[in-house]
Amino acid sequence: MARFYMQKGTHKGLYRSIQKTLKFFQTFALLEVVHCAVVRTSVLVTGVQVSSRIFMVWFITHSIKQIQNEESVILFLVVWTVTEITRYSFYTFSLLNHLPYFIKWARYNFFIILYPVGVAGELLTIYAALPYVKKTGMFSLRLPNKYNVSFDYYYFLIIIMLSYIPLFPQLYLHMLRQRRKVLHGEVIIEKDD
Ligand SMILES: CCCCCCCCCCCCC[C@@H](O)CC(=O)SCCNC(=O)CCNC(=O)[C@H](O)C(C)(C)COP(=O)(O)OP(=O)(O)OC[C@H]1O[C@@H](n2cnc3c(N)ncnc32)[C@H](O)[C@@H]1OP(=O)(O)O
Repeated sequence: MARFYMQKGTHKGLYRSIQKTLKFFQTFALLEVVHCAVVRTSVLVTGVQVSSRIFMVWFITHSIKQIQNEESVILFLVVWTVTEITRYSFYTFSLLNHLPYFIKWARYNFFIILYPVGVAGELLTIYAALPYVKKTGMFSLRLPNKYNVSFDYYYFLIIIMLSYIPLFPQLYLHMLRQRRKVLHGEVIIEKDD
């Protein structure tokens, strides 16, 4: 991403140049939900985290080409990238039993800023998509039809945006609890899923 920006001097076209890698890795992140069976984490928290990313990748940025050059797309892409580099470095060094304190510190501090910034990028992108969705009626089903059901993707997106209000604090508070546990050694009794 940095190389693209330095070579072209613009963020326009950046999404296009990284989309294959992005789709591949974010789709495979579904395995993280499966891995909840073997690692100590909440399937609910991981499920919400992974499904929101998959939704952003496939049902927003992949499907609505007109928004791929929005600054908000670059915002959440940069945030996701920094987060995952830190997180997977943390996992790798932990498995090797040689975890540098900086990586541990970064894993449990960067999110304090990155989470809200990432959420802002995602919400602004969905907001930018709304006019196109309304104009084209994409992914929507109008009556009358043989199934006798209607579905409006435009209102569905508004519901998704509103769902961040109850769901995002759950993820943020989860990470704050993890931070207290890992960095300050507090014993925290987690409620079961
Ligand atoms: C259908 C439409 C759905 C739409 C839904 C709308 C929902 C809206 C609300 C959601 C908003 C989300 C927005 C989000 O996308 C924005 C961002 O991400 S911004 C970037 C900032 N984000 C973060 O910092 C969080 C990143 N995510 C995570 O940290 C985790 O995925 C999390 C789900 C939070 C779980 O973390 P937790 O610390 O609980 O568990 P871990 O899985 O990290 O670790 C548990 C233990 O397992 C070990 N582990 C895990 N995975 C591995 C691995 N691959 N390899 C090796 N070891 C692994 C890990 O070391 C832990 O071990 P131990 O307990 O011994 O320390």
